[in-house]
Amino acid sequence: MSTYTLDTATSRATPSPVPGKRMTVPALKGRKKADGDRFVTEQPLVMLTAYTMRNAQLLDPHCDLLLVGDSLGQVIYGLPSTVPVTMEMMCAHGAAVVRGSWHALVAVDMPFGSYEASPEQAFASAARVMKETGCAAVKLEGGEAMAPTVRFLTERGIPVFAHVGLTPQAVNALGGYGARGRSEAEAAKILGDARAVADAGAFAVVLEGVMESLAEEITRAVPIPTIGIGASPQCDGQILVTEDMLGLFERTPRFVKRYDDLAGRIGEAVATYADEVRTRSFPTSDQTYRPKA
Ligand SMILES: Nc1nc(=O)c2c([nH]1)NC[C@@H]1CN(c3ccc(C(=O)N[C@@H](CCC(=O)O)C(=O)O)cc3)CN21
Ligand SMILES: CC(C)C(=O)C(=O)O
Ligand SMILES: [Mg+2]
Repeated sequence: MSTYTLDTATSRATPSPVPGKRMTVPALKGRKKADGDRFVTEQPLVMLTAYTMRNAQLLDPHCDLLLVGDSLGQVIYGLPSTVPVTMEMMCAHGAAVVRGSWHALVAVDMPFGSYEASPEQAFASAARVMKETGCAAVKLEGGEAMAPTVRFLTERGIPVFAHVGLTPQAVNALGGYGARGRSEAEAAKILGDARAVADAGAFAVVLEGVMESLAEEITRAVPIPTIGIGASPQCDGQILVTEDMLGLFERTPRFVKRYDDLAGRIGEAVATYADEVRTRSFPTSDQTYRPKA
């Protein structure tokens, strides 16, 4: 049956074009196995960001996970950092992405200020995100300091994706977006952060902007998948901001590989349209309503 109603946040705009079930949190956990003194994943996990229904539709068949990242602050709203991003933004874009996906596990970033004050504040915010979007999990930044919150949420039915290393919501405290874990003391701190959130029940962890040796150490140490961004091939999976890898966002960090130049291609298409309008070569009779002959 391809009939549907649009009466809830989670109903789909279109039926699934791809067979197979949606990735679940338990299935994801099962991807990593104990092997002697380390943990291993057979095949790397594929993750990208999505902020809109249409992008979710295009990415979903190829991805294990989709993240509605608070990077939408910079990428969609032109804000200077992720700090000003609101719950309203995350809920609206989260619901759109869930409507455009069938296969991937959708996680939504908790925005700065919505979870740090207490486990109770985090639960209220995370429950709202899950109710309003239909997502499978929430993601929050922080290590040891957030571990009690991670436990509080997971014990109450909210799967938590953790995020350690370079945590962009702390840009004002970190003083920039430089790679983390360069000193031994900082590397030890980040390893402790990853262990703490894994012990507290997080089902996966983003490692952002860390040295390869540290990413390898964490990936071997924790029983949950590590998803890297600027964190080397040693991770159990990779994530990039979709607009970065498609060449749609002007300023990109060193860890981005550009797989296309969509900004260039959009510029060419729009320049052609502008030229055709100005020379009256668009629209032609094909695009014009006229009485039938
Ligand atoms: N479009 C986009 N892509 C991202 O990867 C991203 C966002 N936005 N917004 C949220 C955070 C912020 N991130 C960032 C932002 C900037 C750098 C950056 O400029 N890195 C420089 C080094 C900076 C330094 O050493 O101080 C680089 O060249 O890698 C890195 C990560 C990652 N996230
Ligand atoms: C870069 C990823 C991990 C993220 O948190 C985001 O897109 O907001
Ligand atoms: Mg984020």
